[in-house]
Amino acid sequence: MSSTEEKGVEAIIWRDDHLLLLDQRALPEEEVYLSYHDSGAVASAITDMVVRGAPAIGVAAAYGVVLAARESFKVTPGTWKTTLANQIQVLADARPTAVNLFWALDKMKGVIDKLDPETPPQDALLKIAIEIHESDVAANRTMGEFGADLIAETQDAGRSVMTHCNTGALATGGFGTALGVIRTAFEKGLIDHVHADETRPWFQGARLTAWELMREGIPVSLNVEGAAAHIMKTQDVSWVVVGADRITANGDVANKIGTYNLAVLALHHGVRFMVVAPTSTIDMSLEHGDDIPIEERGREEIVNVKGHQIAPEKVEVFNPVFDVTPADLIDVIVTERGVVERPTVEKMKLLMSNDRLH
Ligand SMILES: CSC[C@@H](O)[C@@H](O)C(=O)COP(=O)(O)O
Repeated sequence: MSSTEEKGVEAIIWRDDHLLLLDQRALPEEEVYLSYHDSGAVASAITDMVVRGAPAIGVAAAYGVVLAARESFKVTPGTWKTTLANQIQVLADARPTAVNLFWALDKMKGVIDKLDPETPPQDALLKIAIEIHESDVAANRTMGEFGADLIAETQDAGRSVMTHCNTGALATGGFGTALGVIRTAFEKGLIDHVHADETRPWFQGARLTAWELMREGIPVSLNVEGAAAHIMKTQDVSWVVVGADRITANGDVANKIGTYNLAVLALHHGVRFMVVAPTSTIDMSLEHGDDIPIEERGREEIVNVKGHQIAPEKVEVFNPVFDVTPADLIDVIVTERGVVERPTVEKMKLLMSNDRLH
């Protein structure tokens, strides 16, 4: 198998001296890679959703720091660390909710602090960015196995799973978080169908998840979000499997708007609820989910569909793009370090203090 087949489609590629991002706004109609030579443009690509998904924006930002460092050293050789700090702040301001962005930037900053100011920083920083990228793929593979083991334990519950938004190769360094579990479970013959929420307003489920699963040959049916309760009641759904953008110390989970709805519905219907996220998504500095900054995006995302206005022009719009699922609605959080059943502060602390919990 080639590495692309193993990881799935490649959303983020470092080639020679620049970054390539698959323009996720154009999928599935067009597969276009855009080239990035400066970090300001990478920050805009994150804000504008060229690249999206919590781990993917962390990886893209790490490469953005490499571009920024090269430029800072060239333009302001005596004070490049100060110039670079400002550019890193622009990357940090790109989106507020996914903590992987700040996690990756902090890792890069830790290395920058130790670099000799007289030596060009690019090579050392590229090495770390590649490590961040590759370790995300490795984490996803491990989580795939852990999550599939859990699905294997509940075989009697049903042969299909439901997912939300896009958590696949596109949303990560490669392979996927929740979609990585789904891929692994399908490979092992544990599930035979995926219900994918369309995920308004960006349609990550319709445009990206359906596309990724169909490329993999995994049977998928697309549904509107409003169909979730009906599907849980009438189809043999064993698990809802979703990703996360930030998990707080008590196990509350911020993820794409609509995830909380699914957790409430899952409890009512006796469907299990699994969150799959690398430990780079866990923010132990926040006690609970109320502390997570929830991104709100523009009204045009709801009022227009593909440039076509579907609501009264002056209608008031509220467009939060993430919600917080309380820990007590979550059966299990799957990470590369192990699984946490029925998350609590104590269990999350134990997870983060151990290399491996399983
Ligand atoms: C591995 S991805 C987990 C989350 O990042 C994903 O579910 C999600 O909410 C993505 O939101 P997006 O707004 O598309 O960046």
